[in-house]
Amino acid sequence: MTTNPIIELDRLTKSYGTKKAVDHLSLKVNKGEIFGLLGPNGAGKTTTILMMLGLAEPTSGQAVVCGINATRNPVGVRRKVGYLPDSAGFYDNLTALDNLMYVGRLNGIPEKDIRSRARNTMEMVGLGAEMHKKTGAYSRGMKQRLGLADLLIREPEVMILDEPTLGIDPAGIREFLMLIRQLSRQQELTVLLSSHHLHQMQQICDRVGIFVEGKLLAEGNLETLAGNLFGKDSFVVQVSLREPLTAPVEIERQLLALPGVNKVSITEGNVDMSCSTDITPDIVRFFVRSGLNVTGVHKKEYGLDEIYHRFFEQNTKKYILNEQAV
Ligand SMILES: Nc1ncnc2c1ncn2[C@@H]1O[C@H](COP(=O)(O)OP(=O)(O)OP(=O)(O)O)[C@@H](O)[C@H]1O
Repeated sequence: MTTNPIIELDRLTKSYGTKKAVDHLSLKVNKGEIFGLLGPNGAGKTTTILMMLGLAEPTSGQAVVCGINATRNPVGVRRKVGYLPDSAGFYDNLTALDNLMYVGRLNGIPEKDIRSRARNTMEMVGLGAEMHKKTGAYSRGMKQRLGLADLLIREPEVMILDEPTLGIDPAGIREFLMLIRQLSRQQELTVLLSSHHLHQMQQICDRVGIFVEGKLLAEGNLETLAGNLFGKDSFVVQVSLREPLTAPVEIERQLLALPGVNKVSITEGNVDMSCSTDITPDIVRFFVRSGLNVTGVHKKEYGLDEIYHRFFEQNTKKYILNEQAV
């Protein structure tokens, strides 16, 4: 993946009266990247997307997508960007293939190519066997796949998907997310996803932005976010021993002398160490050299769940109070 920004938001702001729905949002998303805009209801995700598509005018700042200023040239942006809202609409009494061919015609695909392009696109999203069914008989998951086909047939450079998994069952969600990832990787397609589902974002995003009350609190991959948040305690290693330590105080002192170990906690046969870098091999060597019988080594990885909740813990009790008031 290149570091070639295809989405550039510069201090993008949208106010409704005194309410700032989006507040000085600056962000770059690179070509081919899958970026997740993660935040609770009302965080400003949809407003941001609408400004990126030139469908809402920023109060200040700018959104440039594929090198085009979305406010000055919304039509130009929409030619390059495919947008899947949380529910895509189709003509229920037409077959899926006919729906897609209709979209193709509207988008100026030459008549002689339309049928084959539509068929290929249906295959691409895994609906090859269902293309002659009327969309009225499609499940929610199938409709979302058809929504993707509707974007892909226009050959976009960027896909923006707003809560794309809403209403799909768990097995369907996983398949749908994997399909997005596969399409992005195969075609070097940039994808911006908005969601408040941590686990889903964790499955497919290269980077996520944590967005609360119109502000981007942090962005990065999971490792960077964990590093920023948990700081010097980013890596937690737990070593289990067959026998409880006979001289815990001395072991604690020696462990703290290892470069990178910040905290040690000993309970019976378990030793937990918070470290600023991943020094698991050094720790294991230490225990072996000390003649202790190691029965297990576990390195704790911070997931998006912990990162997200830690942000809320750190970033305003006010936010939590507001949530409770709802
Ligand atoms: N047209 C509007 N007029 C007034 N306020 C609005 C308007 N559109 C959005 N808002 C407010 O701006 C804030 C951000 O809304 P937005 O829909 O962008 O959030 P969101 O993160 O997409 O939420 P959700 O996950 O619920 O869709 C909310 O407080 C919302 O009430």
